[in-house]
Amino acid sequence: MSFSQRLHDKAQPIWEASHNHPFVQGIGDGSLNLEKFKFFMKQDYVYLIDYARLFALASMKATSLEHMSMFAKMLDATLNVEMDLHRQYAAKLGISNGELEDTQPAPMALAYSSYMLSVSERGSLIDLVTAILPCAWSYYEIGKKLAEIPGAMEHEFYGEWVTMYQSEEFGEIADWLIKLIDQLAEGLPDNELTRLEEIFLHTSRFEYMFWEMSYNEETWPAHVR
Ligand SMILES: Cc1ncc(CO)c(N)n1
Repeated sequence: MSFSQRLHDKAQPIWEASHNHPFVQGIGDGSLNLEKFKFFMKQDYVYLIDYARLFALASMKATSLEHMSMFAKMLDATLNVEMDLHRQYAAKLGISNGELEDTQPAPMALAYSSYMLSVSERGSLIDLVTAILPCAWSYYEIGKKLAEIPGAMEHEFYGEWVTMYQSEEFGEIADWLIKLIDQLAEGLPDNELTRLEEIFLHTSRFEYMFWEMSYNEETWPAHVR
């Protein structure tokens, strides 16, 4: 079994919980309260700023020009394609780019980004790839599953979100990271693979908590904001 398959199997119950989360199901069937989606898009925007930084760090840690260049492409795709979707949604909702950028990260969003940055700054390239893989891979899986729901991609508001994350372009990022992690894991001892597995499970759990945070619009208590 490949290391990526081992990771996927181990994290499956967590990913299943994310897919079945009412926030995700609400995007698929169009029933999600728009205020919750607005909260999510603002939090996700600031999350993506740090996520993009991780691709820049990955390019720095990469040892081949081919990998450096691929991470640079992912940096560009995150900053100028994926975040553009957020800016378009925000504009429709009367939220300016400045407001998006000034969003105060909610506790769980800050914890997730800080965990990924900490693991990635301290570790090697495979630590970083392991930490960021659930982000791209689970969203691609969720996008493809939601796209199977009749009308999900045509929904007047959530259709663009589903269309984006089920797209081949988005899936190429996940597919390339999956191939890379299997390359980087070649020959590593099992105790090292088990250590990396825990990182993958942590960011898979954070993915679930990001849906939970968005559904409950969790922010800092008013008196400590
Ligand atoms: C929280 C989160 N996870 C994954 C993705 C996919 O890029 C995203 N946009 N936001």
